[in-house]
Amino acid sequence: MNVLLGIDLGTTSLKVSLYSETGLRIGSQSREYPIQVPQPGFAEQDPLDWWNAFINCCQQLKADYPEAFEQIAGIGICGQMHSQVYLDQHDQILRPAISWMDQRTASIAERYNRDASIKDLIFENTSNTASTTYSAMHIRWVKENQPEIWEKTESILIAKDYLKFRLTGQKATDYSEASGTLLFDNQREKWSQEMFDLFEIPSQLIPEVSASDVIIGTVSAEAAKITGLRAGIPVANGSTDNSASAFGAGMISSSQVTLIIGTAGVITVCSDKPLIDHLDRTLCWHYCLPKHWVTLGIMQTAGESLQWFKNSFDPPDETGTESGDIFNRYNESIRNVPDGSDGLIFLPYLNGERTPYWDSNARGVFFGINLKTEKSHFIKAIMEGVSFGLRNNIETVESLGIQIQDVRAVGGGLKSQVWLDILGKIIRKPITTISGHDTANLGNIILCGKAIGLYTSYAETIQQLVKTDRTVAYPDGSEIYEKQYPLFLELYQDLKPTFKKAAG
Ligand SMILES: Nc1ncnc2c1ncn2[C@@H]1O[C@H](COP(=O)(O)OP(=O)(O)O)[C@@H](O)[C@H]1O
Ligand SMILES: O=C(CO)[C@@H](O)[C@H](O)COP(=O)(O)O
Repeated sequence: MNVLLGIDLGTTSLKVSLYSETGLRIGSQSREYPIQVPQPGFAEQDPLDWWNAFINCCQQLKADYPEAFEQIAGIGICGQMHSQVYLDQHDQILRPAISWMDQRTASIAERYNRDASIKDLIFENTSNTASTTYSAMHIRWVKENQPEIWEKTESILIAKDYLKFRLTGQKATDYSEASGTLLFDNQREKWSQEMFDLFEIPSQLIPEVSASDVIIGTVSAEAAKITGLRAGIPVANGSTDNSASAFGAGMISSSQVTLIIGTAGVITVCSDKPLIDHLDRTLCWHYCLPKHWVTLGIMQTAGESLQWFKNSFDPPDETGTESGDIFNRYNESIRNVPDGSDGLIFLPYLNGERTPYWDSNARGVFFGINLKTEKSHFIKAIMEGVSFGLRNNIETVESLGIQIQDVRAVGGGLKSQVWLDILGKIIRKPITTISGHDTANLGNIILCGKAIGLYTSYAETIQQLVKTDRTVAYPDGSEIYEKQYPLFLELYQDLKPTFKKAAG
């Protein structure tokens, strides 16, 4: 039996899973790592935390499943987008990776957007507009603010590409990942020299780009010694985490839709041509399949809002209570809180918001705290606020003429049946979850299996390997949410100038 290894380098944790070629998950390990916030609005991670998390996961999987571990025939990988690693001439890390969450580049992005002709040039080349999300903005920040680092920078790798490099010694990226840099011509599937010139970033700092389902190298002897993997195992190029998650949920053709509640919140629609939003509200990126694109709405802090609440009010203690146990306790605690949380409304903008607002100044708000409000109300209001934000994004995507009939939903937040019900009532579209939850790694191993010749047809493989789980359908929604949703939208519009003023 062939065994495949999937690696999902998420924002909050790394998940590594062993799968049989028939899609059966043999075993899985995950390790959390921190996001450092050296200043409000900044967000960084230590790339060595990712690598060490990977080593730990591998060692544990090898100890738990020695036979399967020996039979690994290929490695598939995906990861958080945009976050970039700076390497010197000896491939040593020069500074912490700047995370996709980081908001320090608002004024840089604004500078490029101010001049309409430059804004148009960026849009023509990349199908997108400069914002704090994109690696090119972060790279500019390093160039402008840390000349001592910039001078020594010989290469820049996105998060999962750094892990691939540690595994194989090869520097490579894929089309979906390249979309998140603002240096990539999405429509023509190649780097854009015009963008490198505009941002004054030497193109040789960035690796070659190719499809997700090609082999870019094999596990080196050095990596084998550290991880316990066999030297010579082929490693696939891989894709972004939202691509792999959607792919592992079965999204392979035009107009299929996936919703993700991970750290970020995502609504992604597949198409066989780029669907561009000239009003700049949604994103258009390459998908993990050749000649396929995605139109996305992305919330900055979806699952992260609940994670923030947990970290702030139920921090890890000496008893070793796992995050999962605390989330399960939360799910239990809100069962008796009425829909609408007795008037409490949460704006989930803890770190600004991306689509459809592109507002780095926006911040989290609890509106309507009253004498009835208890801790459980805050928890439910967070789930409701995130769901309202996703509805806002769905409606924005639909305003481009895309009809969304139903969605497949994945990501850590959908482990919660109560959150799934809330989401169903708020978006009023049928939602189906996928069995096993770990769709990013399922997507990874399918792409990798294709790259090593194990699978020939994606359609057949998806049909055999992807199994749906629960479905909720609340076509009429609920009266209270229909009343609260316009208030949710109005609160942001009312507070927008105040957010700006507060940011100075
Ligand atoms: N049992 C649970 N109940 C409710 N929410 C959960 C549960 N487990 C995880 N989550 C949510 O999922 C988020 C993590 O999702 P995940 O897809 O693992 O994120 P990432 O890939 O970005 O690291 C957490 O921040 C939390 O909001
Ligand atoms: O924000 C985006 C893309 O812009 C996400 O795709 C990130 O890559 C983070 O993913 P998760 O950690 O939330 O899974």
